[in-house]
Amino acid sequence: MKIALIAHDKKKKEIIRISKEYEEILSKHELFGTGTTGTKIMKATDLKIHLFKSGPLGGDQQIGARVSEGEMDMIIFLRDPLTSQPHEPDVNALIRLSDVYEIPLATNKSTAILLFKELENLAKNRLS
Ligand SMILES: O=C(CO)COP(=O)(O)O
Repeated sequence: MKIALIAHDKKKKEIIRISKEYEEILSKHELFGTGTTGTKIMKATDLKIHLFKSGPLGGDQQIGARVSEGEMDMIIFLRDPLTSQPHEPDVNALIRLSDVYEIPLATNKSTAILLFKELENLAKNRLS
């Protein structure tokens, strides 16, 4: 699967923590990320992540374009609901496109973990 990993600044520690925890399953997939999030996860893990631009500089839009082209299967986007973002329209556009194309998108850690567990289940069922 093609999976995008994105987190707002106050959620970066969280996305790094869950990426480490689920590194084994994530390593079996093709990973993408916005610039800063992807770089930080790569520094903290052995995961390889294709980097787009930083979110405020168009990274969310680049991922949205992939969604519209059928080139993204899952998005983990840990949003900070307590801080206003200069690129809020881009954030909303990405979430909207994920709904248009029915791409699973987690906006918080609990949902992200459920999706990662589902990836593990899918991998187990494929082997059995
Ligand atoms: O702002 C973001 C998503 O809207 C994340 O971008 P960065 O990973 O570049 O910080």
